[in-house]
Amino acid sequence: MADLWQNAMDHAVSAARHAGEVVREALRDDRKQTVMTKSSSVDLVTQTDQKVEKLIIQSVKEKFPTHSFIGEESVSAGEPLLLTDAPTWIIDPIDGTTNFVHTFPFIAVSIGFSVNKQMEFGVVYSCLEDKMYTARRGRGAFCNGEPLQVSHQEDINQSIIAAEFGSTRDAETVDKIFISLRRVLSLPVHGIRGAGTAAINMCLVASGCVEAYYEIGIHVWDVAAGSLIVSEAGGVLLDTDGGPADLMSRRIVAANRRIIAERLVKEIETFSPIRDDAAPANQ
Ligand SMILES: O=P([O-])([O-])O[C@@H]1[C@@H](O)[C@H](O)[C@@H](O)[C@H](O)[C@@H]1O
Ligand SMILES: [Mg+2]
Ligand SMILES: [Mg+2]
Repeated sequence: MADLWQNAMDHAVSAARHAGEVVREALRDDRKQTVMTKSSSVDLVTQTDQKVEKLIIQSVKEKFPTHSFIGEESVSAGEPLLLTDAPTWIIDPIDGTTNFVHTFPFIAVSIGFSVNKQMEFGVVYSCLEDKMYTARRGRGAFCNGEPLQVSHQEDINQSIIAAEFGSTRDAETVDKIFISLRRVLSLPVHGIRGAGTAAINMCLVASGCVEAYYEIGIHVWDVAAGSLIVSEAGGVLLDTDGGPADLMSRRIVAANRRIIAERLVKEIETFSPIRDDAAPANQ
């Protein structure tokens, strides 16, 4: 059964590539995108997010009619967010919708695939860079076919950390985000960066460009594919509370080394958004 999921992974790669064409075409189109909002006035969605997700799910259903789905925009439209043991495609059609709306050039299509709640493969296509990141459990991580390896750095003071601000703007959450940023920056680290997409941030960890990425408030579709790409590139994943990573907890630390992840955790003012597996529909 060595190649049990290879067909599915090949399909994910071609679906992500096709989705990327649709995204690039939408960016070339002169007509303005209609921008709608979801959980907050800065949590954006466009018709292109919805169109891309439908295209991916439709194409998968034709080839793998028994498989299950967790798709960001389907959940937003009321579909259940349920991770079972079934083969499940976990889809973020556009990771970096705010970037997409503003033409900030980091936009990803993220497709993870889990069986028995374990990630089997992850595909992240950075559409504007034309970089196809892939990982298959136990078989390494790649970018455009070239093997990926995390950074060897073990000193957080010599590191770049990726972080994001998320899309919650209540004062308490914003304060916690800034407390963490201030602590991390003053360690000191060489720098703090953020691509505006969780998936690409994780691929940057896998590529060795940044030592670690952390965020609180992400959803399972933001990190499912990226988590496997990081671990297959030799990295480690933790929850921001220092426990084992849990794709439903909405908290992630992805790092090159355990020592870096654990040092980072000490500086993060962690908090607990409503878990993905406890959230009502239409979040
Ligand atoms: O909504 P979307 O563009 O798919 O995904 C986004 C993430 O990738 C980003 O890193 C995070 O800060 C945002 O809160 C949002 O979740
Ligand atoms: Mg996303
Ligand atoms: Mg998205």
